[in-house]
Parts: sequence; C-alpha cells; structure tokens
Amino acid sequence: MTAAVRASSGPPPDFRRRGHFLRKSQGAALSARLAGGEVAQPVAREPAAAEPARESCLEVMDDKPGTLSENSELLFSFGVIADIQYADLEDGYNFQGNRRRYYRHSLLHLRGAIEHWNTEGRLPCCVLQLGDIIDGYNAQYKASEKSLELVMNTFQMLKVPVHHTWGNHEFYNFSRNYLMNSKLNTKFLEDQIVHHPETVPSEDYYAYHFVPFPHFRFILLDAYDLSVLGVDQSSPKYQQCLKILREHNPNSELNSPQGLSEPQFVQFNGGFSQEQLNWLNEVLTFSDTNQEKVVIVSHLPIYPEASDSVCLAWNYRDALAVIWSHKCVVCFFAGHTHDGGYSEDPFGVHHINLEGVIETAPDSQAFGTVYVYPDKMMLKGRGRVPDRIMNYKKENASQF
Ligand SMILES: Nc1ncnc2c1ncn2[C@@H]1O[C@H](COP(=O)(O)OP(=O)(O)O)[C@@H](O)[C@H]1O
Repeated sequence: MTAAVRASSGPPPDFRRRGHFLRKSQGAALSARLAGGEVAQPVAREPAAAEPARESCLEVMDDKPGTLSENSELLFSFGVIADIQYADLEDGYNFQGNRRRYYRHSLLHLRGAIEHWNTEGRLPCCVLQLGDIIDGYNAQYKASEKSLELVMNTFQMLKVPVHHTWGNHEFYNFSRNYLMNSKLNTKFLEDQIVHHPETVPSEDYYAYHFVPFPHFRFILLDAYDLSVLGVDQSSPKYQQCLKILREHNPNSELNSPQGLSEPQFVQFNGGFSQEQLNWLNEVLTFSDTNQEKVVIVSHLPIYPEASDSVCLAWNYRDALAVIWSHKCVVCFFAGHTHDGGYSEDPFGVHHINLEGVIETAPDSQAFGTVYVYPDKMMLKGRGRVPDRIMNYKKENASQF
C-alpha cells in the first residue's frame, strides 16, 4: 500500500471542501468533539428528527411489502445476512461464554434464507453478505477451504447475485492475497463511472460500488484495510498497522479491550486507510451531484449508538466525518456485533447492525429483505432481526 497508513481522529484533508453540511470551522469543531470520544450532535443543520427514534422497531410490518406504503411504489429490494460463521463443529460459545454459537446449524439458516429470497414474489436484486462467512475455528481444523466450498455451494442456489464483504474470520482462515483470488472477491460486480477515474477504487483495499437500480448506489467498504489480520507479517503495512494498534492498546493480549479508553482498538477489528476514505469521499461526491441514494456496507460498524464500542472500526470517526459531509447516504449496514443494533444518527443516516446467524438458535432465523421506495427503505427482518423503517432525509426525498 502506497498511501499513508494512519488511524487519526480527523477527517481526510480535502473532504470538507466538497461537503454539503459542514463549514470548515464547524467540521473542525465536530471532529475535535469526536476525538474526545463524544458522539456528535448536529452542527450545520437540523437533525432529521427532533429526537432521533432509537430502536424504532416496527412490530407490525406485514408480509406483503407492496401494501406497506400505499402511496408509494416499490422500486426494488435486496437481501441482507451477516456472520454465518459456519464450521462443522458442535455448538460452542463466544469469548465471554454468554452467547451460544450454532456452528453447524448456521448453514441450515443460510439455506432457509436463500429459499426465502428465491421464492419472494419479486426477486431481490441482490444479497449483501456482511462478512464472517466461515468461522476461524476452520483454520485450526484445517477445514477452511472445505467449509468455504460448502457455504459457497449453498450460495450457488441463490437466484440473484451475492456481494461478499470481508470480516475478521475471513482473515483467520485466509490471507488477503488468497481472498483476492477467491470466490469471496465479488468486485467483478462493480459499476464503473465513465470519465470519473477518481471513483475507481485502488487494488490496495477490497472496496467497490455498484448500481442495482437507477439512482441507487451501493458501496462495499473494506474495514480491514488497516489491520494486522491477513497481512504478511514481514510487510511494512503490517508493521504500520501493528504500531497503530499498540499505540492505542498496551495489553499484551491485543484482542483484549481491558482498560482501553478507545476499546475498538483490538486485534479483531481494523480500520479504513486514508486512501480508501478519499475514494469514498469521491464516490459520495458523485452521488450527491447526481442525486443518488447510497447504501454503505462494511463488516465493522461505525456508529457508537448502534453498536457495542468494542466492535467499532478503529477510525470510525474518520468514516463518519466523510459520510456526514454528504447528503446522499441513507443507511450503513454492518455485521460483527451478533447482537444487532440500530440508530439514526443526527445527520439522518440509519445505522443497522444485523443480528448474526452464528448466534441464532435453530428455531429462529437471522436475515432480512430491504424494500426500497421513493421516500424510504424498509427492512423486513426475519426471526430475531427486527423490522426497521429508514426514511430518507427530508430535504432529500425525491421522485423516482
Ligand atoms: N475480551 C477478550 N480478551 C481476549 N481475547 C478476546 C476477547 N474477546 C475476543 N477475543 C478473541 O478474539 C478473537 C475474535 O473473537 P470472536 O468472539 O471469535 O470474534 P467474532 O465476534 O468476530 O466472532 C477470538 O480469538 C477470541 O478468543
């Protein structure tokens, strides 16, 4: 990687110039507050709602999304699923020992989800797989390739494309180089914006964007772009990332957040390079200009109100600063937490952490379909995934 590797608290140097919401001084003030660990409040404009409705779960969403929004036409839909973590193992527990993990049953959960999507009245345009597709235990049992093949064969039954995000368990099983050449690399599904070379992602990280429906752009981010996982330990990048991690985490066990003021600085997390954030900023600038709605996907969450702080991306504030300087982002989907979470941030971006398949009992389910309307997106959750309504920012609701 040639670009500077850092995990600072500040936004990228050039994004505010293109910003729609933050004047430079306001952006600096916001960044300074965030650096102190404070969750940002609206700076340059009114929040989307006076009191953002946290946990605005809708228990009453019915099974026929076409009837949900009578005045509004369903444009398209997409599926979401997270943390399958398949392994051919007996049930186990998470590190704390308080959440059961159903390693074998996770494959049956995936099959159930695929059967559901395949039989929806109107097929979703695609499925977003939010990372951790097989569990790290596979590496210990030398079963990584076999387990991946089994899960990928299951995904073959899906009638629509699947976009794969990479999480920490991908890197417990495989090197980044291996992943780049594997079926988990779905970058071939990317969209290229002609005449805007700055929106072409670098090969140094695994990120891309695509347009499944006119005026809706989806962006997959690489939350392990800065990481000690999956990187050759003799490389300069590994040394740089280890330095960042050690600067924030003095524990001898780097997976332990014990005593940390910024508990996200653990080995099982990672972050976004400045290079990737600059690229994200360019794509969002294009989307703003062209009045697109944007959905962002990453294995790691970036909004503290929607997530356990131990699960956040190292430099989540940098990613938030970029996103908040644009008007186009509707929602940010992440996995990793397994417990799930939701919050609408003060800039009207909906942060959804999807419940993990791996910690879902056999008699339940964990996936969802998002129905996209001209004025909102509606997540219809299955099993332990709650329904959510994600209204677009008011000043940005458009006609399609
Ligand atoms: N508090 C902790 N202290 C030390 N190691 C931990 C802690 N939490 C997790 N780990 C280790 O970090 C790795 C990732 O944790 P895991 O729970 O498997 O992640 P995930 O939630 O992505 O499945 C495992 O090797 C686990 O043992």
